[in-house]
Amino acid sequence: MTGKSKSFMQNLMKPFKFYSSKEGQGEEDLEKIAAQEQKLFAFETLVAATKDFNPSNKLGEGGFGPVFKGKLSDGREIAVKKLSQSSNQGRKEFMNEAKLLARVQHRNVVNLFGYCVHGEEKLLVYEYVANESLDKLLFRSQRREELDWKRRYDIICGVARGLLYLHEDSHNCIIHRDIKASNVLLDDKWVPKIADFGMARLFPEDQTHVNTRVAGTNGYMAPEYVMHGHLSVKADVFSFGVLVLELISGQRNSTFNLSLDAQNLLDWSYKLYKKGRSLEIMDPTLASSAVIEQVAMCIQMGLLCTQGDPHLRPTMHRVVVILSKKPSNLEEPSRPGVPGSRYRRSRRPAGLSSTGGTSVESDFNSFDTSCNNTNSASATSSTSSRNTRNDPHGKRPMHS
Ligand SMILES: Nc1ncnc2c1ncn2[C@@H]1O[C@H](COP(=O)(O)OP(=O)(O)OP(=O)(O)O)[C@@H](O)[C@H]1O
Repeated sequence: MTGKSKSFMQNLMKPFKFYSSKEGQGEEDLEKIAAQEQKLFAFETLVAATKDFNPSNKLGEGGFGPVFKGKLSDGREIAVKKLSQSSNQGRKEFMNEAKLLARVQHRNVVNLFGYCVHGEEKLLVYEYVANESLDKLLFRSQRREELDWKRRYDIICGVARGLLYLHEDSHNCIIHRDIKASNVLLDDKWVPKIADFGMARLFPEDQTHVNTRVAGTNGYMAPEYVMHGHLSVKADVFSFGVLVLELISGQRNSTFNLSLDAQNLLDWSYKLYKKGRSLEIMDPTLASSAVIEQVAMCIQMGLLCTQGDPHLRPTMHRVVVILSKKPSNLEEPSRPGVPGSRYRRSRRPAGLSSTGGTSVESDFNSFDTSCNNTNSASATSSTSSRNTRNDPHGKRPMHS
């Protein structure tokens, strides 16, 4: 290895040490890396690129604050995420997202170009992903028909590969914790990019247990995570399974049509599957493009991913293998878990959605967690400190 590439690798690895050791130093470290790797953007550059954060350039608003479209002088299109001063999501999650993304590079994960600090303002600069987020296409727009079966299947495969990379192939195991349709961006060639790492957790190899708090989005959260705080890669597998069933049915799990005589999308899919009628969940707009054996296989796989028992869910590795083969015999899925059941039980009757897909963080915190594929976790303590009531986005900074 040359001296230059060695120092590049050392720089890439640095944040790991700070993430798991001293709080605060990580920020300084990230700035150094950003500067050395020319990832540090001058505020003026971003002002010019976004026409002074002109409202007409606003792409949307998430838990961090507004996101603006911009164009750099070299022609690159960017999306600038501006941490709003009043955001409860906070500095810590911002730093979390910046640090994680700074060393993650995969075709199916959104690319972070850089980072900017200007006084109190903090900004993240991403590649601009042209085709909006998946939820806007799938659930809200006239453009839904553009999502034919091939595109949906490619999205399922791409998200699966992105998640496999995060779980197994990146420098460390990263659990995203908030896989959902609005966190999948589609580029101009319909390639899916996993976005929004504010809630992701990094698990250094030498550290299998981390105390965490429950964060995620109702309708997507694995039951063992919501109920007991057991966090493992299988929580992402569960959310992925929900996403697969949403892509096939065109129905949002969190606002599921209760007249269909089922508690939620998973329950409905499972009941039909058991009767040998799983294809009835298929979005009617897929009728002309669907490859029936593939759809049936993906429904079964979605049900395997959302099984109540996390040990029975496949790993993302297995999911990618399943997707890369011709439809073959898969095992029988057992009953699905009830997503976000902790909220449902406490606030409304089972089966009704509580937030319509907005990310939440529960006051149920401090758990042992594991990045292994099995959950060996048990609760260590419980210190309730915050809830989501005052946060319009339902997100809270994490505490490690
Ligand atoms: N790199 C990007 N390219 C294009 N659009 C983007 C990009 N990043 C975010 N957006 C858009 O900006 C909006 C806000 O995104 P952001 O990730 O901040 O929040 P969110 O995922 O919508 O909500 P939440 O923070 O509650 O999960 C979204 O509508 C998304 O489509």
